[in-house]
Amino acid sequence: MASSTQGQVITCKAAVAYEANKPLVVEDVQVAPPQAGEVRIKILSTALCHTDYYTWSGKDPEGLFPCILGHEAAGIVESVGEGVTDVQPGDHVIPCYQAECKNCKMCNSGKTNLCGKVRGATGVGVMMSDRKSRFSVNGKPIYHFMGTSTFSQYTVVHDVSVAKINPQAPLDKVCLLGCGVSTGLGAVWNTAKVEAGSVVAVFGLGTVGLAVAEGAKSAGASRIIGIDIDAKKFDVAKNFGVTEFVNPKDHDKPIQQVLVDLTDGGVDYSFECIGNVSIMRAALEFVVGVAASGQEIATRPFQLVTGRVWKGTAFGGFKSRSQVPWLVEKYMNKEIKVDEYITHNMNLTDINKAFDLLHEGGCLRCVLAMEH
Ligand SMILES: NC(=O)C1=CN([C@@H]2O[C@H](COP(=O)(O)OP(=O)(O)OC[C@H]3O[C@@H](n4cnc5c(N)ncnc54)[C@H](O)[C@@H]3O)[C@@H](O)[C@H]2O)C=CC1
Ligand SMILES: N[C@@H](CCC(=O)N[C@@H](CSC=O)C(=O)NCC(=O)O)C(=O)O
Ligand SMILES: [Zn+2]
Ligand SMILES: [Zn+2]
Repeated sequence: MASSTQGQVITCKAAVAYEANKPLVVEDVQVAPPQAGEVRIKILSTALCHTDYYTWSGKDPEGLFPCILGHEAAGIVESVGEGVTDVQPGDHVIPCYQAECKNCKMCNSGKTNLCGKVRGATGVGVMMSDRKSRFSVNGKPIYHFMGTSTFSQYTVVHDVSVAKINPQAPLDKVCLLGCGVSTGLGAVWNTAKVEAGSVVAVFGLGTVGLAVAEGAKSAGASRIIGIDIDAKKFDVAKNFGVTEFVNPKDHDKPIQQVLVDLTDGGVDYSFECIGNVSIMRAALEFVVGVAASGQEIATRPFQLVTGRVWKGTAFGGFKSRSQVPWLVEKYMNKEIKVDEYITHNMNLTDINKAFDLLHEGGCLRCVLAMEH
């Protein structure tokens, strides 16, 4: 059914990042109607991920200002542009920063979950059809972010970036499946393909790291060693399957040596879920974290000659539109945790406080209600 706002510019509240490291400004923005192949979504809930902080901090080479950040959300389709057939107004959806057109060379390759259809536009903060933004404040354009921009009551995304989900699913919970939880689970199941009996190390026990632990437990890992410099993470990590804890601050030796000693020679899989290049080196074999601009990783070729594999993952290797609905069903069937990662709930107007919380040990995910 058509909404009363279809075809109209919507004025709504959004959190605008005008400059790196400056508080976001919650204010009225204008959201233009969706063009051909686009979908306008009423966002009901959005969480904050470390990657939002990374771009806000100014370290992301793709970061553009002013922009509307946010990429871990859920909402309801308000209207669709010409030619959109897969979703319609009223559908419950999760915006996906990793698109899936099901038709490009990359989607057809069978080798990757990365899609090439709209990445050239989403990486520079615009929509593909006219290379323009759908957001503005008093006529001045505001860049999109990751093709999602969910820190807004309404957003416009490409149709290839929308996963239609079970309408019974609570949007204030399943928004987490738009990034962190899915990435951690997929890193284990799709990218590393951890086998039963494996010994696993997880560096960084935030949401991504805890979801790695949860995925490793379900894959039958025999030991899951959690490593974090914040001891407050250890108690909660037990509930996600972590069996042992190491705080690098308690040791004089390099963390690699501590783990080698603890495991009689080393682990089968190690996951870096921090975004720290020296830990990526330490964790050689596996990378999840997003490292800052200009940073590089190096290791001795011997590490690779002897069979170790360094691998990265984007969105845990999940094909977004095909598999996010499946992840939502797994949550509805109580086969994966989601609620347990939500430590805080706030309103959109409190978004700057929510950003501060990202640095407090007690916070995994803070979900913002969009206050419609
Ligand atoms: N590749 C992908 O598709 C995705 C990557 N990411 C990236 O994954 C990383 C983790 O994201 P979140 O879980 O949201 O972050 P978070 O900030 O909630 O968790 C990071 C954890 O690492 C710990 N930590 C920091 N420095 C450490 C050190 N030197 N040694 C050990 N532990 C340390 C912190 O105490 C914290 O518990 C970030 O870099 C984020 O940008 C996030 C989502 C998707
Ligand atoms: N813009 C950054 C790279 C950021 C990055 O690596 N993003 C991840 C998702 S992180 C989610 O929280 C990703 O999937 N990247 C693949 C992609 O197509 O963007 C930079 O340039 O460093
Ligand atoms: Zn994220
Ligand atoms: Zn594609």
